[in-house]
Amino acid sequence: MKLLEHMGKALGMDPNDMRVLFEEGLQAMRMNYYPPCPQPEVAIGLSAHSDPVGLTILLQINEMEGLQVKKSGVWVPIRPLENAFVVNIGDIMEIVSNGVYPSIEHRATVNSVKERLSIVTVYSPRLDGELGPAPSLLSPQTPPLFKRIGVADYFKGLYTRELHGKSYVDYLRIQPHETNTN
Ligand SMILES: O=C(O)CCC(=O)C(=O)O
Ligand SMILES: [Fe+2]
Repeated sequence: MKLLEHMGKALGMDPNDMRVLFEEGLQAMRMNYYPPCPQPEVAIGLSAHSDPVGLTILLQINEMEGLQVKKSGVWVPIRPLENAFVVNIGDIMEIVSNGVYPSIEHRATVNSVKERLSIVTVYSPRLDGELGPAPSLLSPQTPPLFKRIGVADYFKGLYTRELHGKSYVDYLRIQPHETNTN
């Protein structure tokens, strides 16, 4: 929560806008195991996606490379550093910050040498909350770039879709021809 509060503060956001979503939010953990693969060039450990949450903190456990982030259209490997976490911005942070903190597209590759392990903890808003750009960031000069949606409906929508790059956050983006109903 502290991390989220500081990120909001850096944008001049009313601290309540972050608290109301995340204070009673959900924290989940998962562990990813990628066994060695005889043909790594034709396989993928985890296909390209952005995390559909607020923030992800990731630990690459056994010093095997595999995580890559997409930077300016190019896949960049993130070398594991001992005792260092990777913090990834998720789609919900992109929406709440009204696009100022864009979520990062990433994927995990596999290799033929050794298995790879990662532990991930994700921070999500409370399920009965409402997701949308933080009201304190909006003005006539900075109109909302994303639609408002209940958090539960957001996750329902997410799980009926295939994991595919940043397609879901793009789907929630207000298109130039759409009337703003907020
Ligand atoms: O294993 C990794 O490094 C990436 C895992 C990941 O992106 C995820 O669990 O969302
Ligand atoms: Fe991820």
